[in-house]
Amino acid sequence: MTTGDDPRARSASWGDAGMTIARVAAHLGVPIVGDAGVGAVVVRDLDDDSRTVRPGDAYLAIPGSRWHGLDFENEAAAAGAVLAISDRPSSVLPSLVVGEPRAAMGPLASWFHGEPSRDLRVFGVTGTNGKTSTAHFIEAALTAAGESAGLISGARIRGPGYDLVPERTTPEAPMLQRTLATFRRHGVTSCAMEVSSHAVDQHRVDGTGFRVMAFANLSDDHLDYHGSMEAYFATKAEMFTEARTQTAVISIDDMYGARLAAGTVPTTWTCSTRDASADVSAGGIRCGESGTRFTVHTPHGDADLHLQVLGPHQVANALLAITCVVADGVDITAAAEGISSVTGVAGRCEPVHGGQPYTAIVDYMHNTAGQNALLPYLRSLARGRLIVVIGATGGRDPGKRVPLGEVAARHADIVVVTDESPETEDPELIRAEVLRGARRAGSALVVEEPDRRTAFELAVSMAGPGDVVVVTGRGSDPFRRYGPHASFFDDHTELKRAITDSLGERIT
Ligand SMILES: CC(=O)N[C@H]1[C@@H](OP(=O)(O)OP(=O)(O)OC[C@H]2O[C@@H](n3ccc(=O)[nH]c3=O)[C@H](O)[C@@H]2O)O[C@H](CO)[C@@H](O)[C@@H]1O[C@H](C)C(=O)N[C@@H](C)C(=O)N[C@H](CCC(=O)O)C(=O)O
Ligand SMILES: Nc1ncnc2c1ncn2[C@@H]1O[C@H](COP(=O)(O)OP(=O)(O)OP(=O)(O)O)[C@@H](O)[C@H]1O
Repeated sequence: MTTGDDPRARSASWGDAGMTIARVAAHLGVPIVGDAGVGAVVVRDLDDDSRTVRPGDAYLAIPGSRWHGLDFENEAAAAGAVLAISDRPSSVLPSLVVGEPRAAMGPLASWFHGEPSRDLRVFGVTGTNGKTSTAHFIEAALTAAGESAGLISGARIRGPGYDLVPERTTPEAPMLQRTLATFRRHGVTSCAMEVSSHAVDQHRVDGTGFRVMAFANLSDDHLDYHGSMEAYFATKAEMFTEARTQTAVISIDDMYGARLAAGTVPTTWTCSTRDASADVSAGGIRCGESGTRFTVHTPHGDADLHLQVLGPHQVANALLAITCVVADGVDITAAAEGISSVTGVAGRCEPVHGGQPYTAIVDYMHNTAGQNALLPYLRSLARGRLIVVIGATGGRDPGKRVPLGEVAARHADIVVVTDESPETEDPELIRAEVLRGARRAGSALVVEEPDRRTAFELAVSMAGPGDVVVVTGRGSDPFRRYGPHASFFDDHTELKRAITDSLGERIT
């Protein structure tokens, strides 16, 4: 979904006019296979998806786990691709053959767009939880310090002339480099960016130079993909080398962070909410219903922050953010003001106001670390009961479904188990796992309601004054998929509707 300008629609050509197939071939050091006479044809952009290829593009045909990009060579050619770049020749397009197309794609896209990360201060954030919030804080800190800032996050990609809700946390390299080039073209001077472990493993950020790479935390998630915590950690750790980043910023509150900090080669700044010996630390933390106050201590002085976003976990995220920018020379007072000005991050501990006499929250918790960080806080806000609406998304780490149900029921009085986005899985089987965890946890009332809208109605129908209702798992992701059917469903909008409808019913 795109709002505002779509830079691709406005630009005749992304590469310069002399960006021909012959130049791309020379850059890759490989001959043109097929029609050698096409060398003078201009390549207007790069795209790795046949469904978004436009006339003049080079189609990067990637061998994936489900498809080989060349399975879609006819679609790419019909859409106007002038070249295929893959690990074997296309039968319908002139081709450049490279050993590992995914590994080649990042550096190629960066070169094609004129190495945009060299002209921007790029702040990367990696970790299991908190990347989105931290990236938003960095964006706000940079803006307050007078920078023109861009944001590349799973919730939003935005900058001057660019605002869209992306599908991935970290875009594939062609889109990433195009975005950075667009930012540069619009005068952006710095950029905050989420770097998922999938992105590192799939070379999506290869070719991007980082001023700062931040490590937030590592916990049990994505093990269906990485196989083990050690492999997951090793993937994240790849970003903390001198070849990748000038400065490493690492939260040592996390066990894996402490381990990483002990071994990193780039200039390293540590931060901690607990350990005053870290380079940057937080003190005097006071968490209330309207936000959290704390003082940050840095080698460049101290500053007071007043976070308006809810939840004690945001202290760690804000601390990581301020460490990143201060480590890169940003004024600490401006940074603190910027971070304190953030009023909310969509779908992250986001209050829903519908005139109800209880607290309603939408949060993107989708692993037990997130639950353990947030549910005790939400419990502390409740003068009555804590009602949790929970499910699990299909195609993601099935091993976490039972624990998700279990932890929810350990903290809540009522657990409503519903569907999230089953993708290609059987939603009933997903719910069965979450229910199994919830039912074995203890005394919470556990209710199953497959329909998400009805589940919200059920949760609010049970809520009374002083209770807290939290809807979890989707955050600000507006799409749900049942097999091939995608539909729009925004948790915040739907929860608000359920609340106002229920109040209307109570009045009439
Ligand atoms: C596990 C994973 O990350 N897989 C991603 C990966 O899939 P893959 O390499 O197996 O590729 P594939 O689906 O077999 O397709 C092969 C090639 O054919 C192309 N294709 C495919 C179909 C078509 O019609 N036309 C076409 O050109 C694809 O663009 C691709 O280049 O490359 C695909 C193309 O970009 C992604 O769509 C796919 O994301 C899947 C759907 C996914 O769900 N990814 C999630 C787990 C992910 O990446 N998440 C992280 C955040 C995690 C977090 O921190 O929470 C993220 O950065 O978003
Ligand atoms: N520092 C933290 N520690 C523990 N849990 C956190 C922390 N920050 C956020 N969370 C939890 O993780 C959820 C996702 O937060 P956020 O979107 O900022 O992280 P993320 O790393 O971008 O996640 P994802 O990659 O899945 O999009 C939040 O809704 C909250 O429940």
